[in-house]
Amino acid sequence: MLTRIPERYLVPLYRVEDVRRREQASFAQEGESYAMMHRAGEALYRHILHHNASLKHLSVVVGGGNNGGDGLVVAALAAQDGIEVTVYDCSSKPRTGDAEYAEKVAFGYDTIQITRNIEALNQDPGQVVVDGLLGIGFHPPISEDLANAIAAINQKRAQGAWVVSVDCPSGLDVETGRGALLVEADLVVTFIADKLGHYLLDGAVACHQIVMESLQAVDLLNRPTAYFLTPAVLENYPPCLRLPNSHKGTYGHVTVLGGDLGFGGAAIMASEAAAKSGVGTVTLMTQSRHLSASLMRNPNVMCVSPEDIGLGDTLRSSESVLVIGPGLGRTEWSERNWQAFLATEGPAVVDADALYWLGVYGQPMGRPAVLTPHPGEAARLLQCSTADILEDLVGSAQQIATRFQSVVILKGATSVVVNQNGDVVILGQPCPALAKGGSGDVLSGMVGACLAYYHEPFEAAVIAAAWHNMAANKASLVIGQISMQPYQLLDYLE
Ligand SMILES: NC(=O)C1=CN([C@@H]2O[C@H](COP(=O)(O)OP(=O)(O)OC[C@H]3O[C@@H](n4cnc5c(N)ncnc54)[C@H](O)[C@@H]3O)[C@@H](O)[C@H]2O)[C@H](O)CC1
Ligand SMILES: [K+]
Repeated sequence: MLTRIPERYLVPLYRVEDVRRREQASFAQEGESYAMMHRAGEALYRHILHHNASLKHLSVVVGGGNNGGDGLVVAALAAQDGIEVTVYDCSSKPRTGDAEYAEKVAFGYDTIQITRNIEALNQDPGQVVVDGLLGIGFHPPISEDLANAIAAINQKRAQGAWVVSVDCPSGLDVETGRGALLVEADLVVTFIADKLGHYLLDGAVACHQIVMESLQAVDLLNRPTAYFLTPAVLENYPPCLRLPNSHKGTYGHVTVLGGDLGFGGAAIMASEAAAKSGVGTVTLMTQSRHLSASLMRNPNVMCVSPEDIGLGDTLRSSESVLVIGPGLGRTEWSERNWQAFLATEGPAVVDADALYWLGVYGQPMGRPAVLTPHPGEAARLLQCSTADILEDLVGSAQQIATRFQSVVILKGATSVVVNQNGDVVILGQPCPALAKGGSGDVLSGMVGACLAYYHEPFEAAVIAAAWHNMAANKASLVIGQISMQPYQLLDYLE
């Protein structure tokens, strides 16, 4: 999948149906199912004690399903150790199966306080809350009483409590990563396998830390739906790794084509991003009236207008990477440049309004390429709504990759990078400082530089997108989430 990045840096992620299949296979092999629930409770309790060595009081909020069953096992284990436990029972109907058995065990301890009044959580002396309301059996939309319980847990956390979620933050749709109202979890102890939704959209924001406990589940060796890239790997893979005995030719050439009237900054930022990512040489092709601004800002970037020199003449070799789109616009000038692009060969990064023209012209890329849509641009490429894209980020990115025969970076709080072979890498930590115009322009230039250096589009896309996110998170810590400008992340690439 990735040729340079070792697999140990990749966390395998699965869909709910795969987790359920492994769960069922394990029950069949073991001849019973409660043992696994008990192991889930034990694992949770171990993590709770690890983070709270002098635990005196535990608040356990439980729903009516097996997620609540896991929570009840924890309640019983804590009671056994003499810890004061209050169980907030939010079930709406009698428990069945393993959860019913866990209830019988837990409620057998007369030291466990049981209440159905979730409003009382506020006054609870405990500062550690177990969120066992909803797990992988949750199907949105959420009922009003469970929404109240989630709000109560979040309020308790806002007052300083430490919250551990059983399997997933309640209210999270672990398939899509969406959650209209969900628990914010200091720690998520997830079972059997890591789920996709923990790393996407609202899930990526709500899960502050995740640990996986496999519970000795049978491994059916099914292919993970995706992998999450841990940022530590990036130390070894900078955008363009500097080699002692090297020259500018070692690092390749990038041409950025864009910057129609009114959008000059986008193409200037993309070219600056390519240059600061360490590529050997950069050319900017933009509207003539933007040339002096670029020369003033980045004299190391060669610049020219496409009216003066043809695109084919600036792409100095087939190794040259063309980044098309930042500020390209949708005018006659823009379309002329899109057509000039189609007449060239060689690796390309297609971003912003070039994705609009790609949708209009509609043909597969026919060259090594990376497309960098945000969900709105992805929706236009697939002729669906943005809501459809958010319902299935991985599937949507894969559809675009297949239709246009290219690598795709579907951008978001975390980004989904896919290739035509079905490989999927999710990466990044949410960085609200990037929710500004210009972030995408910077990314496209970085992808161009990485493509020029690493050559392989999937690897280049993963490395560029991961560095873009990591550098932005570093920069925003120093500069601030509000005032940080996207191009400032370029000073944090090493
Ligand atoms: N041995 C085992 O069974 C193990 C289970 N594990 C844990 O089980 C959950 C999955 O359990 P399941 O019973 O299938 O579902 P949940 O508890 O997540 O939810 C079902 C529960 O929630 C109610 N519900 C569903 N949607 C809504 C909604 N929109 N609004 C309100 N209520 C809703 C539904 O009616 C049920 O009462 C898994 O996550 C693990 O935590 C472990 O894997 C160990 C082995
Ligand atoms: K939960």
